[in-house]
Amino acid sequence: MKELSRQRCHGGWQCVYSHASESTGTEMRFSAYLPPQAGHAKVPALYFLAGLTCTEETFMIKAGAQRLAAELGLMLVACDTSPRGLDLPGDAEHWDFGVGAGFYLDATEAPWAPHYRMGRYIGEELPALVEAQLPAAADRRGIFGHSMGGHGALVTALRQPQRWQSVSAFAPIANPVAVPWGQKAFSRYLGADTSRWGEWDASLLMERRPYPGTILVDQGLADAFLERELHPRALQDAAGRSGQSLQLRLHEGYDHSYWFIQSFIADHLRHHAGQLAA
Ligand SMILES: N[C@@H](CCC(=O)N[C@@H](CSC=O)C(=O)NCC(=O)O)C(=O)O
Repeated sequence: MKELSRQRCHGGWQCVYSHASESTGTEMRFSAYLPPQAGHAKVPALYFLAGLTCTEETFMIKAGAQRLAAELGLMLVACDTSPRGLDLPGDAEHWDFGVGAGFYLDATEAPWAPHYRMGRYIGEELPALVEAQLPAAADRRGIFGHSMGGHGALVTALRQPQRWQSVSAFAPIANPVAVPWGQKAFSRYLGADTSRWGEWDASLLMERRPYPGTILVDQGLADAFLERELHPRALQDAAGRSGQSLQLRLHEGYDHSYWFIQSFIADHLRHHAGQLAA
């Protein structure tokens, strides 16, 4: 792992790293905020998965999370949204598929399958690397995200609840099998057999196997993607059927942007800190 930058921030360090990824077969970048407490002890790590078109920088620059993370002693880790630099046919034609749109799943179809393995990357490889190279506690991991990344966070925790002690989401794509963004991505990454898509759909997973803890989800009611792509009601229905403890909060006037995330980031950090406390 190479350290690309390191800058002082709220008594800790804002860093960017790159490494050769086994999951994607490419060089991947991630950013990490190391709170002051990480100077002398292992701290809980909270992973953020960003949305379509974002990079490992977006959350760290726009969410305004570092000040409170420093107070709470939380490490923040933000990865990229797909492999880059492969130049696969069709990987850069659409902003909602391919580069910047890896959907945090493991593709099964050519030409995506050997590289678009963001499920394995975020589920296994990145935490193992972070815990080996940075002062992150291996038994206190949280995950959250926005939109495509909110979907990724929910799916990652629902698929492997024993590995994630806390989870939350901002405006997640709650039921990707039922909406255009999800159908476009899943049909290409996972193939035409829709019976295989459910393993990567947060609402379908939650209905079958609830996560053993409360999940916090915030959604803006002025979000332009709400009706067509996000469907938080599907998550609420799934939680009702499975007994999942879900705190779904709907906010008048808030849209899909990082202004919305910045407005509620403190609640998410406190939610995670509470569940990740040693
Ligand atoms: N088409 C636009 C918009 C892309 C966009 O809105 N991306 C969202 C995530 S959408 C779901 O995953 C985002 O977080 N954008 C970054 C931001 O800073 O707001 C485009 O091409 O930009």
